[in-house]
Amino acid sequence: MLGQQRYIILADASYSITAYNLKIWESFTTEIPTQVKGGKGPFICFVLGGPGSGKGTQCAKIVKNYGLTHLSAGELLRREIASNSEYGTTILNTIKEGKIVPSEVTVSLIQKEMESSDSKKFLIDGFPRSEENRAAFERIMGAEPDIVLFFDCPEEEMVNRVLNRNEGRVDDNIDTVRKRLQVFKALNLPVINYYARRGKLYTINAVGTVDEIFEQVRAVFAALKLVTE
Ligand SMILES: Nc1ncnc2c1ncn2[C@@H]1O[C@H](COP(=O)(O)OP(=O)(O)O)[C@@H](O)[C@H]1O
Ligand SMILES: O=c1ccn([C@@H]2O[C@H](COP(=O)(O)OP(=O)(O)O)[C@@H](O)[C@H]2O)c(=O)[nH]1
Ligand SMILES: [Mg+2]
Repeated sequence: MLGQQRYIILADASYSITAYNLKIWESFTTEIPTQVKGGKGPFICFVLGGPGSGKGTQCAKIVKNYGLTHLSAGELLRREIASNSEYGTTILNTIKEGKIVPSEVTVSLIQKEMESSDSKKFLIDGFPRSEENRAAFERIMGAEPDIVLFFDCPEEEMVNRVLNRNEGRVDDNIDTVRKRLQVFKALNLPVINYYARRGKLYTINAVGTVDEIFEQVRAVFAALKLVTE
């Protein structure tokens, strides 16, 4: 039986962008410039959420509207499989099992992309998926995200979307998606909660039309735009 309930995130530490509490959130925005300008490196936004929660779909809209450079960790790994690299078979088997590829492999792919780009704003989609991933990124890159978007979606909806995705992915089947949901709860939710505690998490209600959901994302980026340009 799939859960209908949303995941429990430390609500008081996460900004929830809804029409109802936007006013409350706005009162925090004066603090955002320090948060965003604090580091010397590029602006980094991590995009998290369960399988099929709409991360990739919303990232495409963020790129179009705000010009961030989109790096999908899953896409980088699939590209690695397609290029017959030395890690290809291990990555393929890990993805089929719905498990997480060793941090060093994923971080090094992200690092290569970031270092060969002259972009100042990155959208890192589907990473970090575990506390170990997060620690490896911080250690290897010497950087933390400025903000983290969390697409919060009921499990039943995520399963339906994945099973109807139609991109020919080896992991878009009921067995893998069930495993992925377990991995998401056990390993990814702690990362999301970590960023909530750090005051970096923006929770987006991922149910609704693509445009309705993007309006919530827009509210986050509209405020940040002042300081990321
Ligand atoms: N708001 C939405 N409502 C219905 N289907 C959606 C919505 N957003 C995305 N989808 C579809 O759901 C599937 C999964 O979306 P995707 O962006 O790939 O999610 P993720 O990257 O989080 O796995 C895709 O087929 C996509 O077209
Ligand atoms: O940082 C990452 C990102 C992805 N994956 C693997 O790649 C799969 C697909 O990830 P993707 O983000 O493409 O899936 P989505 O959540 O978009 O469906 C995951 O289940 C993992 O097996 C991983 O190991 N580490
Ligand atoms: Mg995706």
